[in-house]
Amino acid sequence: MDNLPMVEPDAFIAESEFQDDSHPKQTLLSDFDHAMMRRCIELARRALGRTSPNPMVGAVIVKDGEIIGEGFHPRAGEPHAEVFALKAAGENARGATIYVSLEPCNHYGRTPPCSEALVAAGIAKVVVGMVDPNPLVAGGGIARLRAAGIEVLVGVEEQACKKLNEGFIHRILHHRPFGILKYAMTLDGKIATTTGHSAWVTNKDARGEVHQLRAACDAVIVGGNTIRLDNPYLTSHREGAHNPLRVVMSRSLDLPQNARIWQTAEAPTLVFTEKGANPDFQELLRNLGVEVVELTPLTPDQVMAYLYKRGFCSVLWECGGVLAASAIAQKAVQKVFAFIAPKIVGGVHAPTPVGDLGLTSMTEALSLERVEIRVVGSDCLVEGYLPSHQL
Ligand SMILES: Nc1nc(O)c(N)c(N[C@@H]2O[C@H](COP(=O)(O)O)[C@@H](O)[C@H]2O)n1
Ligand SMILES: [Zn+2]
Repeated sequence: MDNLPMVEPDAFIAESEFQDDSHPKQTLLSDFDHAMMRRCIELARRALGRTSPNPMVGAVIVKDGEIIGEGFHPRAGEPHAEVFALKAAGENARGATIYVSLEPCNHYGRTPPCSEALVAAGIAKVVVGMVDPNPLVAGGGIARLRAAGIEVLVGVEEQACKKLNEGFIHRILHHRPFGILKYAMTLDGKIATTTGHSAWVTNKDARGEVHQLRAACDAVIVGGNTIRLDNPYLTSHREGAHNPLRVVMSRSLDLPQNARIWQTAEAPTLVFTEKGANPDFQELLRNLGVEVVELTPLTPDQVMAYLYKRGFCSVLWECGGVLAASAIAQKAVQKVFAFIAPKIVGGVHAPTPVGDLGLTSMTEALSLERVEIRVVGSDCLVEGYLPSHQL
C-alpha cells in the first residue's frame, strides 16, 4: 500500500521527490485520484508479460470529472501509454489532467518523448504513479513538464505502481531479470515423495495461480531433473495468455527425447547446457525447433546475465531444491511464492524445496520481508522478498 500519510479518511498527501519553491510540497489527493491511478494499473496489466524490456504502463485522461481517453503500452517498439490516451482524447485533451502509472519519458528511444507530446497536446496537469528509474528518464520527464508550466504530482498509489513493474525496476537497477522462486510443498516441507513423485501437491486453485504467475513472467526455468521426473508443459494454460519462454538448464543433456516440453509448440523453449555436451541430443533438439545455448560454467547467474541481454525483466524459477539453492546463493532470486498444501508425505530423504545453503545457525536463516499470506482453495500461499531486495 501507499506510504502516503493519511490526512482525513478520504484525502491523502502526495509528496514529490522533485519539488521546488514554485511548487507546493504537499497536495491533497482525492479518492478519485487514487481510483484513476488504479485504473491506470488495470489498463497496464492488459499487456501482462508482453512488454519487456519495457515496463507495463497505463494512462487515463480526465476532463471535468469524465474519462476522455485511456491507453496502455502494448509492447516494446509500440507507442507509450500516454500516446494512446492522447490519441483517444483528441483535441479534448487541451486543459485536461492525465494520470499515468510511470513518469512520462523525456528521451528518444524506440519512440519519441511523451513529455513533448503532453506539452504539445496542452495537458494542464500530470499525476504520476512513480518516478521512472531508467537513467535516461529519472526525473527528467517531470522536470520537462514543470518547465512547460504543467502541474505535476508524483507518488499516487506509488507502492502498487512499483509492484506492477518490480521486474522492470530490478532489471534497470541491477542489470539482471527479477527472479521469482515458486514451489509447492506439503505441510511437512516436502516437494515430492521419497520415490520422487511430485505431481498434484497442491489443489487446482493453486495451479491456476501458478499459470497466472507464468503469464506474468518472461521465462520459466527448470533443471534437467524436473524434466526427467515431472515431465511438465510449463505453459500458462489460459486462453490468450502470454506463455513465457521455457528454459531448461542441463549440464549433461541426458534428457528424454519424448519429454512434453519439446513435443509441444505453444511456447518457445531454450535449453542451456555446457560446451560440447551430448552433441547428438543438441542436434535432435534443434531439429525439434528448440534453441540450444552452450554456457560454461552453467550457473544461475550466467543464465540470468544471458536472459538480461535478451531483454528479459522477470524469470520464474520452478526448479528442484539443488538448483533453487544455487539460484538463491547467486542472488538470482528476489521473491518467493511458496504454496503449502495441508498434506503430510513423510520421508527423511523426500526432497525439500531449497537444498543446502551452507547455513549453520538458525540466526543465518533468510527471513522473508513484506510477507503476505493468502488461502488459495485448500492451500496456503506465502509470498515475500528475500532480504537483499529493495523495491
Ligand atoms: N511513461 C512511460 N510510458 C510508457 O508507456 C512506457 N513504455 C515508458 N517507458 C520508458 O521508456 C523506455 C522505453 O522507451 P522506448 O519504448 O524505447 O521509446 C523504458 O525503458 C521506460 O523508461 N514510460
Ligand atoms: Zn513515453
